[in-house]
Amino acid sequence: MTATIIDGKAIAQAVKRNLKGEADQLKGKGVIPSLTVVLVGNHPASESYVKGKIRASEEVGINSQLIRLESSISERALLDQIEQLNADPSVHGILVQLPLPDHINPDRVIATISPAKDVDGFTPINVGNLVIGQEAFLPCTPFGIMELLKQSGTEIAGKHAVVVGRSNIVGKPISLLLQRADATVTMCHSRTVDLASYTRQADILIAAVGRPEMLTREHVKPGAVVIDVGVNRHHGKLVGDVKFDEVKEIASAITPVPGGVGPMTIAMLMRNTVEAAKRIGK
Ligand SMILES: Nc1nc2c(c(=O)[nH]1)N[C@@H](CN(C=O)c1ccc(C(=O)N[C@@H](CCC(=O)O)C(=O)O)cc1)CN2
Repeated sequence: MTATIIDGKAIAQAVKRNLKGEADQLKGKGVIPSLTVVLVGNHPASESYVKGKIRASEEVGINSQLIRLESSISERALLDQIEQLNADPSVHGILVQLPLPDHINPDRVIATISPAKDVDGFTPINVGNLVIGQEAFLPCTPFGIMELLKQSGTEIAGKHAVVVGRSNIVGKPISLLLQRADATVTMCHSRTVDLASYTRQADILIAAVGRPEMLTREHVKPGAVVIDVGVNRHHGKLVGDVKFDEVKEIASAITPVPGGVGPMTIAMLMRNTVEAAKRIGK
């Protein structure tokens, strides 16, 4: 069996096209969706992700601004900047690009963002609402994975999903979303003993461990749907957490890296920003 390749780039484009229509409708009502991205320092990968977010905003018709701050900025000054953005009625969405320099506590920074403008879905209020099944901004990568599963026609209810990785921004929230969609979910991580014995049971396998090509064909049940969240630079090449060339031979569907989950992260940020503009409506 050769897997269907789930084209995240094409699905992300379709999401953005639809959002452009929604943004145009909002404009007709005098509301121009707006996003502020805060970038601290000049981490090269972050520079590129932030550029992608600004470019996507232009495509959708979202007003975006990028606030660049020196890596030496104090935590207090960064919190003050966020409080100003919280109070600015013309700003609908705020995100602080991660990672932050070591001297800044990311949890304190995230908790300072107004939950109503938290288009990354990272604040404790939005995370708590996700846990208890209330309305929340969903974190963009897990939100994007759910959209990829939907658009690829993957049935979730009653399936066994195995998530490898337990980060706050991917592993934990995607486990909750899959559970909410009636999957039976197993969470594995870097300390799981005999990882393959779990992953081989997966109908849906989510690889979000951040280790280049760690999951090989031995980890995958034939016919599984494999979602690769990894973006690793390895021997000068961009690779995922899954050994794509061998796993594609046995999976029923698989996301590539690049061009799978990554573009969806940005598309769903656009979705959250348009939603924030609808709710705040100014
Ligand atoms: N505030 C946030 N910080 C970070 C997040 C986040 O969701 N919010 N996620 C990641 C980085 N990220 C978005 O910020 C992100 C990562 C990867 C991609 C992407 O499109 N990847 C491409 C490959 C890009 C490349 O060539 O390097 C792909 O997979 O096709 C988009 C966004 C951590 N920080």
